[in-house]
Amino acid sequence: MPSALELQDPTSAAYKKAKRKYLKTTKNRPEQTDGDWTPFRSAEKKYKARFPPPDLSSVFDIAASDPERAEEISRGGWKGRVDAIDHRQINLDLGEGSSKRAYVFPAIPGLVLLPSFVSTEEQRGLVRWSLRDHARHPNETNLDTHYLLPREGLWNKYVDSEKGTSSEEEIQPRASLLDTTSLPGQDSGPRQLISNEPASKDNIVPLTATPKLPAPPSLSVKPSPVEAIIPKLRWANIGWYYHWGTKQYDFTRGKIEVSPVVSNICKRAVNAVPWSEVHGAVAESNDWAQDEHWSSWKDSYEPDAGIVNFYQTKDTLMAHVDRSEVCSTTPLVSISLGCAAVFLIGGLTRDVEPIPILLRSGDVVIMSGPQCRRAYHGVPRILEDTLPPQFDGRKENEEDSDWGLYEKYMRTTRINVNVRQVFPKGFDPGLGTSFTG
Ligand SMILES: O=C(O)CCC(=O)C(=O)O
Ligand SMILES: [Fe+2]
Repeated sequence: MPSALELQDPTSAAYKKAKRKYLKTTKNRPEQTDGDWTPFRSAEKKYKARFPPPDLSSVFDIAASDPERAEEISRGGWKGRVDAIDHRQINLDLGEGSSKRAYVFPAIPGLVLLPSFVSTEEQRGLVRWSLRDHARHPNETNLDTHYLLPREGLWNKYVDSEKGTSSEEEIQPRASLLDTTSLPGQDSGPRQLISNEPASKDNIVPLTATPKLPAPPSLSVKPSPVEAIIPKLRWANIGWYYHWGTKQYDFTRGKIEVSPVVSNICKRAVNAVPWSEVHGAVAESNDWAQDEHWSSWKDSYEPDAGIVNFYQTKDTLMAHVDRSEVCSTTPLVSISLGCAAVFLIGGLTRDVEPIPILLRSGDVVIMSGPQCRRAYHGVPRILEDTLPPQFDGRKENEEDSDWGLYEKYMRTTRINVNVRQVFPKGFDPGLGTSFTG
């Protein structure tokens, strides 16, 4: 595989080879015009492009001005610009006299970028937590639909099989439990229409009553060795269970407590932001819910749901709005780990031109307030060869010796821990659910 650096150098042999391949594969494609694309779609296409590699000079990259991140940036050669997007610096208050910088963007009031907010130790801890402790029962992952995952968790099984301490059994398809002779064809049933109506206090009871059937397991999945399944891990649920078929939370399944490993970092971030400087300077809109006002977040912010996203370098996340939470202005806290990515965020429709931000390991993004929390956003590109130095090798005194497996996995991975608040603190949705956390 040619490196990202080689592919960015038009004089390299790898670049010329990629160009020949690109010309050959695109030769008979009809000429495309971008006239019909929304501004959001055009931006996605620009950053997704494999050849020629996208120019990142319009991407906001605050690390580009930080000498401490010079080595990190040199890896992969991907670099944006500090002056690419209009921004304003604010100071975070971390208590005990310590402070850090954060950035806000006049184009998207309520968006806050906290670069390198998570320490390098915490980043390694969160990677371990995501894979070893979190992406397993009782938390749901994308793989549960199609595979019968080991009770000890897929990652732990992988580590044991690499260490030679477990037998190399294959992971069985979930469909092997079914009597397939009586199953209708998978595509033949009526499709459930998804209204994807934004959640609110007024419709939460009818939304909860919508039937939420489990997705059918694929019939074409074959038994596979554990190491072949690991790269297919795409998400693991946090807190309230999310039902992808209806794009609604399934409150009938109860709630798993958000791990303090994650919620403490999120609370630290929310408490450090001087919110009056973020939202106080913008004309007050009527879209703020009374009990979700920024002036009360120090007391009222309490995450109860979310997702851990696992991206391989070819994965993307299409433009979307997260609107299944009743809280529509409370902070959503998003932590980036591992490889860097281009993050796009625009407005309430795809017609608003998004701003591109380069997110690197340890960066935190907060989406808050009526103009940002329900803005379209997505991740069109994970940047190859960008694993930063803090993930290299095993650290002295590290709790166990298996870091090498995490490092190997992270070379081609970005993890995003995306944490939300569904209900205002103290709000009783009247669901009569049992709490399992
Ligand atoms: O990966 C990211 O930075 C964003 C993820 C996201 O938007 C989501 O999980 O809803
Ligand atoms: Fe999102």
